[in-house]
Amino acid sequence: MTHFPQAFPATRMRRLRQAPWIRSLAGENVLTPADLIWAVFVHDGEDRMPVGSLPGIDRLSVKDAARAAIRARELGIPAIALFPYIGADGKDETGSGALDPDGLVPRALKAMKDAAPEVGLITDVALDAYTSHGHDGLLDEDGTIPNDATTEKLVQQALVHVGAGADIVAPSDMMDGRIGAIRTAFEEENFTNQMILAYAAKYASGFYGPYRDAIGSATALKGDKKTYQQDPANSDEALREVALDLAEGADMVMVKPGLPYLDIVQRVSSTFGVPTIAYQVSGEYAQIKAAAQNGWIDGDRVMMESLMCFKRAGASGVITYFAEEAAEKLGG
Ligand SMILES: NCC(=O)CCC(=O)O
Ligand SMILES: [Mg+2]
Repeated sequence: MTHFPQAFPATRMRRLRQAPWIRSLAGENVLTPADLIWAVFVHDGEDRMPVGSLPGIDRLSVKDAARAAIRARELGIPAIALFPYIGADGKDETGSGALDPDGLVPRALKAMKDAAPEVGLITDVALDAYTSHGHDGLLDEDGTIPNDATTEKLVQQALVHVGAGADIVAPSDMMDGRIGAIRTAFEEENFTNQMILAYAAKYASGFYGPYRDAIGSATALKGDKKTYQQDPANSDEALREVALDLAEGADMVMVKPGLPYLDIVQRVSSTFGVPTIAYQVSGEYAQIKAAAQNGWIDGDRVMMESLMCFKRAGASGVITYFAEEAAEKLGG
């Protein structure tokens, strides 16, 4: 409830800001490592492979991904979201690599679960890392992304992930009806405890640029994703998307990108009261890093501020490339 205070000088707002102890006592939100989901890239090589447009972020080998899981446990980061880099020779028209039970993601999941079973593992369900055209779904000759045929592939991909140990699948493709299709398949196959984090409100955003570099789909992508991702001009549409995904069986929902879409995070969390995750996407990370590298902003400070803003907006967690760095700062 909002209180309307008496006028100055009975009320001096600065009283509550005068010293650290009272600021922390009167503070409304806290950020802890438990709010963070660490976005990790894996690749099929031995060495760390830097992502040029994401300073400080490397694609990790399967072994290093297992070490990252141990690191997450040490830092108190509850979960890792895994994203594969698939080279051009691993991509094809239908993204068949996404369905390989011995593929990179299943192998990484097993290694990470063995190393740190206490850490939640979240996978990205979409075909974009695996398709030669870079779309999240199949691509018909006329240039359309067929919804229902794509959904069938996504269901198989999700089953491969939970079969290999994923705790949460996160469909990021924005096909209609895929949450219900995945939930039905999970029930049929007895994956009743496996969770679905729906990328419910995912916008067709320019902020994904560095991510497409990182997963090797930047040069591959033909056209844009505007026929399945949302228009940045829309807000009510996000609520409809979230309502549908929840009705179909999503346990949690995601809003993506993050900071430019905090109004959506706020609307979704206050309207539905379900765990709402915000994704601080690659372009947001890159902006902060680049400005910090130029000495134009204090990088650490802006990192922490940006993460706190998600909490203020009502997010229960944030997927972020800053997770390790921020958790270290938070004393995790
Ligand atoms: N499906 C995951 C993403 O698209 C990530 C986008 C980003 O970090 O820019
Ligand atoms: Mg939808």
